[in-house]
Amino acid sequence: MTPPASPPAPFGARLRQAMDRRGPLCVGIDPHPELLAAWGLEDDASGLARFTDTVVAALADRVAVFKPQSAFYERHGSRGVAVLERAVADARSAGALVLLDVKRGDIGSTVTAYAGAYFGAGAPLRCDAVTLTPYLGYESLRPALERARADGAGAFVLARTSNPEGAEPQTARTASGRPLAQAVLDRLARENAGAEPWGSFGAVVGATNLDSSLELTINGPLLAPGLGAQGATAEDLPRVFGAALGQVLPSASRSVLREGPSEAGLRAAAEREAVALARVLG
Ligand SMILES: O=c1ccn([C@@H]2O[C@H](COP(=O)(O)O)[C@@H](O)[C@H]2O)c(=O)[nH]1
Repeated sequence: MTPPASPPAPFGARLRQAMDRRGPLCVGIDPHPELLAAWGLEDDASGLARFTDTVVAALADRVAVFKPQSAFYERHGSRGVAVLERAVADARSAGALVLLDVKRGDIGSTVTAYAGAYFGAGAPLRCDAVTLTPYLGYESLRPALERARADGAGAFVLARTSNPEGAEPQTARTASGRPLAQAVLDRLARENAGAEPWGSFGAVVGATNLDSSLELTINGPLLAPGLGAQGATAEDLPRVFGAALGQVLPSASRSVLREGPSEAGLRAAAEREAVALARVLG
């Protein structure tokens, strides 16, 4: 009888190694209808597949992480989700880590069902990590956090998002007097305590939050969307992240994807972003 396959190394360790080897840039795969049109593709499942395959072929050997945005696949129904399933598997086989941006969150029993889609042998969208929303209560995410841990995977929990509307709920004070975003970061610090080189559970902190004064010492990665199309630049990162700069996984989608469909154009855009990041992150 074949023994059961052992889980991969923890996501945190795999991510740290990928960022050290390839640089920290995460490229989002967001097939907006406008981008499909600009690339000369149909706004259907075949267009999605061509778009995604092109991005993966151009960048899988050089970026640390791909972040496909599930919404752009789900909007095409089951055919779109089928494209996403194949894309996630292909991108992982091609050598990049895949962080699926799905922002799941619900009561615990439903979170268990979501976790079954992403983590464990045979999961249809098995990936390296997902995004989760903690605003039904951080502990409601427990089934996904535990299932990810058991599968050598990880999660990025929304703390202080990049959109301006996020400020109202996320800066509101909890009963302890801490901003809600800080309470999420505090939980993540406990989640990752003692992990080396760092833990597998990261926070989402938008690169656009120039005036945040959050304590970011979570012993884990900080996904920083907002570069490019949302106005943040590599030069903003030191102000946003301060001493936590070395934990940052900066993410850009449209600003790179607009340079397609040529693979050379995509590579050049990712390289420009990587050079700008290296200047500030070292
Ligand atoms: O706080 C957040 C969390 C997630 N996102 C997602 O990242 C990309 C950003 O795309 P750009 O084209 O680089 O603006 C998108 O998928 C968002 O849903 C975010 O922007 N902010």
